[in-house]
Formats: sequence, structure tokens, C-alpha cells
Amino acid sequence: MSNEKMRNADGGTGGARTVTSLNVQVRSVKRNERKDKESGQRPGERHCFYGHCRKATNVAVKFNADKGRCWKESHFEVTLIADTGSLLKRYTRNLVDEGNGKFNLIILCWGEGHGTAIHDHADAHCFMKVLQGTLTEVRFSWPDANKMPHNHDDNGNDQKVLEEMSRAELELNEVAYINDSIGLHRVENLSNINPAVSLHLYCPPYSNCHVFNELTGQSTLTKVTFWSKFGEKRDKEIQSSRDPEDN
Ligand SMILES: N[C@@H](CS(=O)O)C(=O)O
Ligand SMILES: [Fe+2]
Repeated sequence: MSNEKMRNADGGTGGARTVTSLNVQVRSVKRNERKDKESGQRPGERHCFYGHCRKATNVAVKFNADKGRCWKESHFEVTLIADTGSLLKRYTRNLVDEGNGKFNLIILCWGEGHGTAIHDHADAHCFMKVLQGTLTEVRFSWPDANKMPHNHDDNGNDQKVLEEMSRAELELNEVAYINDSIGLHRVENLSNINPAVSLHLYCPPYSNCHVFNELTGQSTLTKVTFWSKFGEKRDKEIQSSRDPEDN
């Protein structure tokens, strides 16, 4: 985990609703590219991402989606309308930019105790940076009936559970990276008193992923949804559909 995680010198937040400072650099891209080649994933695709906040609520992201040659710059107004308070039962996913179809930039707002189910990332690269609070990331191996540790259910029956690979606390300004070749994960805000906010970049964007039952390894395909898009709250009906955070 620590190899994929790095601290940034500056950055910070001005509260749950507005991003006031952001500086993300992912220096492990080369290593991840190599991994991808080894695992045969997405041949020919290379991705690299960094963001820099020029002034409050403006985030510029340079994103390379074309083999390291052509840099595309976009500017985003990042206004968090999401409420991280206890009235919402689960974290909210707020789409900031669709990157012309190349990536999704999303801000996640986590109330106290909010967390995801164990999930994959639909073969996408996932970068995340903590903008406020602390998040805990637990990584799991993909289910493999031959390797999964055994446990006993309430009736004493033998069952195979997902294997935990690592557990890490991601603190303010820390950055993490995961893709499906690394494994599955669950992310949680374990604090009882503090909300958390994180910035996520998914490349390519995806609209479905799998959630996994920790006790059996069984997976379910799940649609991912947004609580808000471009600063506008989405319909209640859309928000209430099943999300990866539903267990
Ligand atoms: N990948 C999750 C959030 S995470 O921090 O695991 C999602 O997009 O909802
Ligand atoms: Fe995730």
C-alpha cells in the first residue's frame, strides 16, 4: 500500500463544501503502466494525472490519455453541494467532470461511519486523494476458491471468506491508487465525529462495477450513480438506485 501512497507538501481544505486547495501528483504511473503491461491490461494505454488548484474552487487538471504525448487541460469549478451530514445514510458521489469521455473526476463526501461495500473498479485506473478527514482502505484479494481463508458461519458450516491483503489509513492530502490487477477494496470513514471528503479520478469512466460479499466472495454487478452532477443535485429516483456502497 505504501508504495502507491504518497504525501503532498501542500494542499488542504476549507470545509466540506468547497475545495480550496488541491495538488495531486501521481508519481507511480510508470510502475503502474509496467504492471498493466505485465498483466496484459489495456495494452497501449497510459494514464497520468495531476491536479493543481489555482484559486479557491478552481481546479485545473492536466490529463494525458494518449500515450504520454498530448496533454489536455481543463478547468473545473468544484462546488460541493453534497451534504456529508448524518441525515444521509451513505456517502455521496458527485461528478465534477467527464473528461470528454476519457475519465470521470468525482468528489466523494463521507459522513461519519459511511463506507463502501467491497468492490472492483471495472478495469479502470482509480486515483484518490483525501481532501478532508481520514479514510481507511482495506484491500482484499479476488475470490479464489482454492486460496480463500476458511471461516465458520453461525450454524458452524465451513465457508470461505475474502482474504484481507492490507489495511491503511489515508490522511489529509494522501493519495492512493488501485486497479483490478491489484485487487478489491473497501473504503470507510471510521470517524464517529468527523466527515471526510475525497477526490477520485477514474479512467476510463465506468457505470457498473461488482460488489462482493466478504463472507462468501459472491459478486453482484451494480450500477454506480451520482448524487450530483456538475453542482446540480440529481433526481431522488436516480439517487436511490443501488450503488456500490450498498451491501
Ligand atoms: N470506488 C468507490 C469509492 S472508493 O473510495 O472505493 C466509488 O467510486 O464509489
Ligand atoms: Fe473504490
